[in-house]
Amino acid sequence: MTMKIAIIQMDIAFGDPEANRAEAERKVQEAAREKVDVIVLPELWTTGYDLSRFDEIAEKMDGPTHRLLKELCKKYKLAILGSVAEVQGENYYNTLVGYNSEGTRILHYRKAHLFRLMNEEKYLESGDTKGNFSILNHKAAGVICYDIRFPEWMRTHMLDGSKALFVVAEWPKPRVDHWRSLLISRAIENQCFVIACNRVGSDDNNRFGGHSMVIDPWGNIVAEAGGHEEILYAEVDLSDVEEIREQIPIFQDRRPSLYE
Ligand SMILES: O=C(O)CCC(=O)C(=O)O
Repeated sequence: MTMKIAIIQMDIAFGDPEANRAEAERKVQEAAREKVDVIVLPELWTTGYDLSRFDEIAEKMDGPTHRLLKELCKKYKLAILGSVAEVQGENYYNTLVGYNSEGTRILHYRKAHLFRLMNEEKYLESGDTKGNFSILNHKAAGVICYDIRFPEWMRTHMLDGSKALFVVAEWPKPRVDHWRSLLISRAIENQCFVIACNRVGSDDNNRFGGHSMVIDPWGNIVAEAGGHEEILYAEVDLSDVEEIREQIPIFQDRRPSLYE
């Protein structure tokens, strides 16, 4: 029941999807040599925060990035998750997608909480559906960056028995302490694995903090990256979740009627 994960903590060329796709393809090839089951790429890994050019660089759900992801998943027999710039009609979204080892899309989640500090709300529409999905026959959920500051949103994802929370981010370096504490808290309070990929490098306005992490349902750090480019590997046993949920049965003990 173990799942072998590779988190690709990469720098992102601003507004240059072709360069980012080429770099990600090289890194996926490298990670695939380690026989991983799942690869996680950062938030907006094809474009960075070049929001004012989304009319040129955002893609439909059958665009070149999606075709590449499907091809890589099938070629290396693994799943890949990561968020990309999506256009649908006249609207733009920050969308977390996942494909399985057959190249089938398993996840389509539009960032629900747009981050004003980076002007997301000026350019993007927010999503309003959850990021629950199934990976290797396990229930899981995927969310994007700022979403982790909303524990009530994370909790709604965990009520179906999900065992892992995937997070993709472009989290700035000055608040990397928040990133670490929030991720650990989300793991403890939901008794789930947290698998979180942040980018590194910088754009004109921000430096990004790295520290991608894998955290177990007890809140222990299984693996943590530093502040530079790297591929972080970890192997987790999702059945650990059941043991901890039996030991301290928070999902049975919740009293939702008090929380409204
Ligand atoms: O909440 C934060 O401090 C960072 C959030 C963020 O950078 C984002 O959502 O893109």
